[in-house]
Amino acid sequence: MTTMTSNLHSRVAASHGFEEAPLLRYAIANVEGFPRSPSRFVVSQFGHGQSNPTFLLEVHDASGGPGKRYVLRKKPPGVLLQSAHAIDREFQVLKALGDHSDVPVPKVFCLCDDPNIIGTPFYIMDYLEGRIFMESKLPGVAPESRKAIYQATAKALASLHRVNVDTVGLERFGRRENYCRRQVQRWERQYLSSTGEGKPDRNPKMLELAIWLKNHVPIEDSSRTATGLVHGDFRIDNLIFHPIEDRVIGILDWELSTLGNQMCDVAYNCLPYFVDIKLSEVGPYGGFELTGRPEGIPSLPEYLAEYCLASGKPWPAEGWKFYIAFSLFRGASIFAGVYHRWTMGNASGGERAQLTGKLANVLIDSAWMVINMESLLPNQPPFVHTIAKHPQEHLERDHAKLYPTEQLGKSVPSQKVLELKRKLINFMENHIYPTESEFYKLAQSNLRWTIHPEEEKLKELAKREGLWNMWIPLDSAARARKLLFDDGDSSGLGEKENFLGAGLTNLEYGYLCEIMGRSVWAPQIFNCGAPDTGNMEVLLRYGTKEQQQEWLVPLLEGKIRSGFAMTEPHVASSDATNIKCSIIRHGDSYIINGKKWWTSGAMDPRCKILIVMGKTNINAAKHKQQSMILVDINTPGVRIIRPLLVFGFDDAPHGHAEVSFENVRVPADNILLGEGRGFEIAQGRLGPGRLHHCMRLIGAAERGMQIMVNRALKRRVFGKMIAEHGSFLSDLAKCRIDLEQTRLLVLEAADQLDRHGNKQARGILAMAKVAAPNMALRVLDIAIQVHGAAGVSAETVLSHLWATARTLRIADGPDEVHLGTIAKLEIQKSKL
Ligand SMILES: Cc1cc2nc3c(=O)[nH]c(=O)nc-3n(C[C@H](O)[C@H](O)[C@H](O)COP(=O)(O)OP(=O)(O)OC[C@H]3O[C@@H](n4cnc5c(N)ncnc54)[C@H](O)[C@@H]3O)c2cc1C
Repeated sequence: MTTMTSNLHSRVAASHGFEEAPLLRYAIANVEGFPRSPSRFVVSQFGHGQSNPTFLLEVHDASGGPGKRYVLRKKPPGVLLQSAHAIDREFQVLKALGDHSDVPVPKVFCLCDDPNIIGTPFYIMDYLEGRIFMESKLPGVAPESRKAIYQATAKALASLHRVNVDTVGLERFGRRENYCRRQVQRWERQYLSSTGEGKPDRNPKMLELAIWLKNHVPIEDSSRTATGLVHGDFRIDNLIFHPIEDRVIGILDWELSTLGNQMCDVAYNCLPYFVDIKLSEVGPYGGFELTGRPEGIPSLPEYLAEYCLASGKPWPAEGWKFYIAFSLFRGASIFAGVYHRWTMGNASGGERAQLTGKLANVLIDSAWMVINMESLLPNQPPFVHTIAKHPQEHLERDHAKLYPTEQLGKSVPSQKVLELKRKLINFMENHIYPTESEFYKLAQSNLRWTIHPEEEKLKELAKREGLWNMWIPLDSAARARKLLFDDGDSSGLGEKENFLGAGLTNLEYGYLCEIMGRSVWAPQIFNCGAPDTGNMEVLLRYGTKEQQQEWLVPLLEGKIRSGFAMTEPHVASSDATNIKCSIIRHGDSYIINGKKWWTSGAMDPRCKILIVMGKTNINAAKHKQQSMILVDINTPGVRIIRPLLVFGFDDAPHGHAEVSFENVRVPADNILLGEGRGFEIAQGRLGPGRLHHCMRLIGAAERGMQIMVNRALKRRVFGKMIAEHGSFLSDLAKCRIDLEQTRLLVLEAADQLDRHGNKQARGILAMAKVAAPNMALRVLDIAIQVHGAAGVSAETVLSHLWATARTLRIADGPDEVHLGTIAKLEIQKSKL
């Protein structure tokens, strides 16, 4: 049944009446656009749904025009639990979404908590004229429209789930983590209090259901970042559709909204596929999946795929059984409560409430049926275009999301890379950016040298999403695979083979690595951070099978971290022939003595292995004196002296350590590749590894651009927005040019690395290494400038991104060294 909102109101119920004159005076003073001298003011009440009474206000001025309509929503009269009917929370969420998001909600004007106006708090919002579909089967609607209406519903839900609560002012709107676990306990308590001795019968299957749910809470529920805004009652009859177009213009009834696990909203919204919740004595109560879908309504996988595509959420096959069973459990508990109130003579639904006792048991049975089904969803989403009205629409939307305008050029990544890129962007938006402030908080506290628990949880999520070790070049992965699997020894990686990356070239990785570079916290979550990637690369390329099994496997799994100790305080280490650290063979061991500094990552409590560069033979040829050796960080004689600061940042918990080695004895087998081969290894390590820095710097600059533009659009200086000042526009445009040029150079370097190898590509690699940090510094500098004093503070990520970028003009080999390489090659060319 379709109803226009204008047909849903009637006279105000006697028990809900209030004096209209004070309300009129209040509205004139507080509601934008409200006629100042109304000639007529009519109040009527909406009859559909809502436990918070809702009223239509129609007001006309003396001109005799069509009049204006507003909606008032208030607390019910009488004594209420303090947390119930929280009108102020509804107002807060509607205001935040209306002002800062594209979620379709009615505009709210004012919140009044003065009980002298109409007796209870209330708020006033815009009236939306449109269609409400009372039944999920959409009777009387044409099949093509049904399809479009479901598609629009999925998009509306996705739009509210995409909201970044931290940027719209809703960061304290609820506790985020362990939402399902808390909800199961809450609804179990509610059920227990509505049933049992002297009350309606308690269904033992409901108690077993609570136990099953507690034992099957999905892992992501404990993660703060897998959560967001939850509507709490997202049903099709809480949506207003445009009067003639099949699109949602308003999401209503935010009474139960909070922060939490958004899959609960999705599952609740999908209940019509599993159960027909009707207050009727006569079944069947089965949903579309059992009794058949009305023509045009998409299948459940199609509907979910539409939602996932629009929201960027992963395909939920894994926890889906839990979420559906939980929704049914919650419904059963609510119905049991209504039924109990009916038996006491005070249920609001009148005689129809007597059927809720039966319906509670129907939902419990449905939950068990779902749990006992072999599978509820296919492992993969169906081809979503089958439910798109215009297939092209999806292609264009995907394309726009995946190819920001800057990438519509010659280098177009493959579908595989595009898919990884889509996932990565969503992961960054859903998990990394919302957690950055948490990471910073810990890193500035007394517990700075410990790991935030969220980090390990996010690593697990990243693994599950296939966003793990993507940096591993094809050739290195092939070598490790051969060494660890192909010799018939099953003690290798076994089922962990997928830890050898996604099979990407350096060029392909370039498109992904830059996205991780947008946050200094991101790379390690995907096991793609320095110095681990460079160290794993060394082990992949040069490690023996034993070395790989002992150190590479746990590094690939993300169980341990590593450091690279080459630089020494007392010698110019940009020229590694200067290093003094000694590695001397004694029988079956090597003895190491020396002092290193800037050993990044050595402060991390998970750091277990150091690759140390030193001299094994000072009498050998200049570039054959050096070797690299594996040193367990817990070996006696290894001493972490202090963390060093980068412009005041200690980069905790990762850190850059000064480390001394005093008579450190390690097994001779720990030598990498052999004595005198340190330079050879350094060249292999520093090729791709250092290009990763360049890729990340592109991302850091992109983040700077984004933050800079946001600020310029919000900050008014000397009478106009910064974005309206010509000087800013000119700087902005130059930054974009700079960034695009550098991105192309970095991608070209990655491509040449793939096609010609380290040695042949060294010229363009050197160019990228000079260009990328310098470009990022210029862009970040403008972004800082646009923020005024806030830019140099820790209020934004800009100062940290800038400090990190500045180190890379040195840490990645000083600019002068790379410029020397480029110039030398130029001169060599002209001599040919
Ligand atoms: C944040 C950070 C992290 C780091 N992480 C690590 C790590 O994990 N492991 C590690 O071993 N090291 C690390 N380093 C150290 C880094 O690799 C060295 O700082 C770098 O190699 C330069 O060595 P140096 O500091 O001894 O400078 P020096 O070699 O003393 O050089 C000083 C300056 O001399 C000039 N110069 C050098 N060569 C030339 C030339 N050919 N022509 C003209 N001028 C020249 C340049 O201006 C250069 O900046 C890190 C450094 C930083 C800042």
